[in-house]
Amino acid sequence: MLDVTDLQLTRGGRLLCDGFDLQLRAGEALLVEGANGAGKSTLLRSLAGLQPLHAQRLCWNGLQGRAAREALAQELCFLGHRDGLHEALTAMENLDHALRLGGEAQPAGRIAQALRDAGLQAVAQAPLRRLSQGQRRRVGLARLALTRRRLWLLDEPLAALDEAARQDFNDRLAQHLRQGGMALLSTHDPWPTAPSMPRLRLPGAQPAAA
Ligand SMILES: Nc1ncnc2c1ncn2[C@@H]1O[C@H](COP(=O)(O)OP(=O)(O)OP(=O)(O)O)[C@@H](O)[C@H]1O
Repeated sequence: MLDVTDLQLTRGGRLLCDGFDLQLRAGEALLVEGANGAGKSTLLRSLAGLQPLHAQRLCWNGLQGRAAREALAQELCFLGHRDGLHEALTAMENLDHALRLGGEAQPAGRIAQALRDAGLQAVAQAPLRRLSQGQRRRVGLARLALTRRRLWLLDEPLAALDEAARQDFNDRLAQHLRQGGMALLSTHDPWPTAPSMPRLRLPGAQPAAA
């Protein structure tokens, strides 16, 4: 379980959001909402360890403080606007790199299957810079499914996806949650399962001090 108390969001030295709590249990997803600039990406990036996280307390599966942050870093997968992919590498090489970093020695079979499932066989050998936005996002989502991390932190996961890919992602998310995974997601789009997903609304940036 993820339990963060008195979380404060800052970006570039500016306070965005003050003093809110966040909890996620096994099998739960939370939709992060808010206007442009409210701090949705900042929240996800902070939890992913890409920016400082200011909170009174952070617990992860019974651990606290530094031990919790270190364990969390090993068990999360972050998908940001740039999908965490290398532009010069092919889709296959990107996935291979991600899985080998995670300690998998022979990932080729699983990667080939994931590329087929994502409808990416035709572009699997092209450098990422030659792929469309939607194709890149499909590679990013394939990485997400392949790395089997417990906590998914997803910034606009539906962006640039066509209807079939959205449905596919939604099915994967449902499976992830059934298996005890957790997910924190931001989106501007209507979510296919929106009625059943709890929401966290960020109030927006605080006015700058005079
Ligand atoms: N690299 C940066 N340096 C300083 N400030 C930044 C940086 N990136 C974003 N910000 C500021 O931080 C605030 C929150 O940005 P963030 O990207 O978290 O918002 P968001 O809710 O994800 O927005 P959007 O819906 O537009 O994606 C914004 O006011 C933005 O101007």
